Amino acid sequence: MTKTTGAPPAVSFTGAVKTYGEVRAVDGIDLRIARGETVALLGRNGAGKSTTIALLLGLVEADAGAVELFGASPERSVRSGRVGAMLQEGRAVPRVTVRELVTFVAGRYPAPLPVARALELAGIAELAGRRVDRLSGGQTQRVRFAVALAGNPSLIVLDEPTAALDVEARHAFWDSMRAYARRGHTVLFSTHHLEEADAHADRILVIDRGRIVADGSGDLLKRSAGGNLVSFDLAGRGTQGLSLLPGVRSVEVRGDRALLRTDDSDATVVALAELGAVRGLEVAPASLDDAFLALTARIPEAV
Ligand SMILES: Nc1ncnc2c1ncn2[C@@H]1O[C@H](COP(=O)(O)OP(=O)(O)OP(=O)(O)O)[C@@H](O)[C@H]1O
Repeated sequence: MTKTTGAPPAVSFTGAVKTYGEVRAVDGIDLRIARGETVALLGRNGAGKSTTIALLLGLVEADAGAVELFGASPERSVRSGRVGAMLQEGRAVPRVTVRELVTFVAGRYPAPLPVARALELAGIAELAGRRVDRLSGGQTQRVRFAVALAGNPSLIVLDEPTAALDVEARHAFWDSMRAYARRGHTVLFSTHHLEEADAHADRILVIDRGRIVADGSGDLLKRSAGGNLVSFDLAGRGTQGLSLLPGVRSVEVRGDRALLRTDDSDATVVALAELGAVRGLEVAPASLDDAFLALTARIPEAV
């Protein structure tokens, strides 16, 4: 939920750019994330999600523009304990128990969570006495979540947090994440999974080629990018003229059915009825998948 306060936002990007040689990994991002929001960063492989997160945490420096967390530089906010992160690449795993590791990390923050609470939130209370270097990939990922929570940070940043988790662990993870967000904390997570972004974020940022190409709720993205899908049996008739019907943006044929993507399904259906093309007619809302594909479609460069 968005909170309106006079305080600076949790996250602020102003014209941020990060290039690696020829690649503009982040290509001019402007972004404000209010305190208390849960935001998903959604994009294909190589879209720029991890680089955005690296800029946000001060792990890499912007070539142009500015990034601030809580009105201060990322380094300062991270150092003051306001930020916790769970990144993709694991560091060398220490030969200590889960409890020892989380206790060590918590001890470096000014106002940490009780260690038992951090373990419980990450769903690993029963692993507390186990050695960190002898855990499965999914268990290790949950330990990293506990490490990110340990300092009770105001902002938690999670880069593809559910990548190695099975279905049950995934559900448990999202329950924990939501419990953390309900306490008024700000959460930013990256994902390839549209359904996770839709289910667990207040707001979805779609990133493509280093730019934010959409910003809103899952419903808003579905409406703005996808519209509705109207389909019917062609029953031997051709598709000529269908793309000219009111509202229609595109026409696709699958088997013997025509699929019309439309911004105005009522007008499209009326026009189809006038043509007598109503056999097996169905109207369905575009899915977030459709919206995502439409937003990140590779459009050939104009020459
Ligand atoms: N250290 C680096 N050196 C050179 N190029 C890089 C580096 N890090 C990222 N890139 C490039 O920048 C672009 C964005 O990469 P980034 O890792 O931010 O994408 P991503 O959305 O996180 O991808 P994925 O979903 O695959 O993790 C890619 O083209 C990538 O190859």
